[in-house]
Amino acid sequence: MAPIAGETPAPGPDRQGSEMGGRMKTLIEAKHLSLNYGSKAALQDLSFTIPAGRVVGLLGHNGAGKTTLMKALVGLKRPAGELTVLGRDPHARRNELLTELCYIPDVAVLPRWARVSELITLMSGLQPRFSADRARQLLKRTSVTEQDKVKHLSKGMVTQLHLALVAAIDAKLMILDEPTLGLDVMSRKSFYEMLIDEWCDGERSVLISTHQVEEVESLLSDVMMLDEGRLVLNISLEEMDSRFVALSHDPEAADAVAAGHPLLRYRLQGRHTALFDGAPPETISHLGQRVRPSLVDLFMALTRKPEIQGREL
Ligand SMILES: Nc1ncnc2c1ncn2[C@@H]1O[C@H](COP(=O)(O)OP(=O)(O)OP(=O)(O)O)[C@@H](O)[C@H]1O
Repeated sequence: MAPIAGETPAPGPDRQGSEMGGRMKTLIEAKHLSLNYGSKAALQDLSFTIPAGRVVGLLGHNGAGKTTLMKALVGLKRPAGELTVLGRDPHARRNELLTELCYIPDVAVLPRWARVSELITLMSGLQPRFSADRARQLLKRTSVTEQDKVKHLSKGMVTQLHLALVAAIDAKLMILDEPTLGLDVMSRKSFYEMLIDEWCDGERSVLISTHQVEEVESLLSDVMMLDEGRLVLNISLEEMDSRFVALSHDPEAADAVAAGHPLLRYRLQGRHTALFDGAPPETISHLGQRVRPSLVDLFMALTRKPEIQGREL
């Protein structure tokens, strides 16, 4: 599918990387990134920037390339193209980069034998920007205590502990690969609350990959959508609201609306709805009511297989 938003960031000071005190505030700059696993193209010509102070959702179906992109950003994979993370080539200067970047991979594990207090000591020795006091303060938001052993904690508690340890690092960028996988709704909610309340300060940026599209919509400032290794949308939520329009209409208008080539036709609260990139054509805009498309609607529209797009309801 052809990218519907340019692969270069949309205009606007934030997407271009603002300048403050003479220093560019772009945290990630990627130009034409591509990466293959054998004959499989996992990333295909991605270009984007992530400025300071953003909470960016990385969305995509299974196998879309999210983990591969995150691994490239933290220097674990070396894609073709140009990539700068916090001013460095992440692969060549990985150790240095990791002092300013927090990363929780999708298969993150904490040593099961360890006590929480021992992990705090370990982190203090390993990570120069880690604050043990800050970690203890963050743990107070959770039901985990310093005396607990990791092996006695539930999955949700381990994830909270992991975030408390990582958020106690005074970094500029946090990369989270499906951090709430396997957690119940309450644990997911408290994870994101802690992240936003305790770590995001308007200068730091977070990149989160997730399949919980509905849940993260209210947290995000920006969204990047990957489809089979391609960046099909890179947009702020504000721009999304002004650019995409959905038209809710009576069933009798279905044929006329379909002739206006919507991106997606679906049902919203039982009503026939059609999603357009931009204003619906004038010839049909009177046939229904404009409604705000959700991120999920947009995600469905842009990442569905072409053969089922525009399918009859
Ligand atoms: N080590 C590997 N060797 C070969 N192919 C791989 C490897 N890792 C990933 N792939 C393939 O690359 C593509 C992208 O995988 P990736 O794990 O980045 O996707 P993802 O979006 O993170 O998926 P998920 O949501 O399921 O975690 C997939 O087709 C996957 O099968």
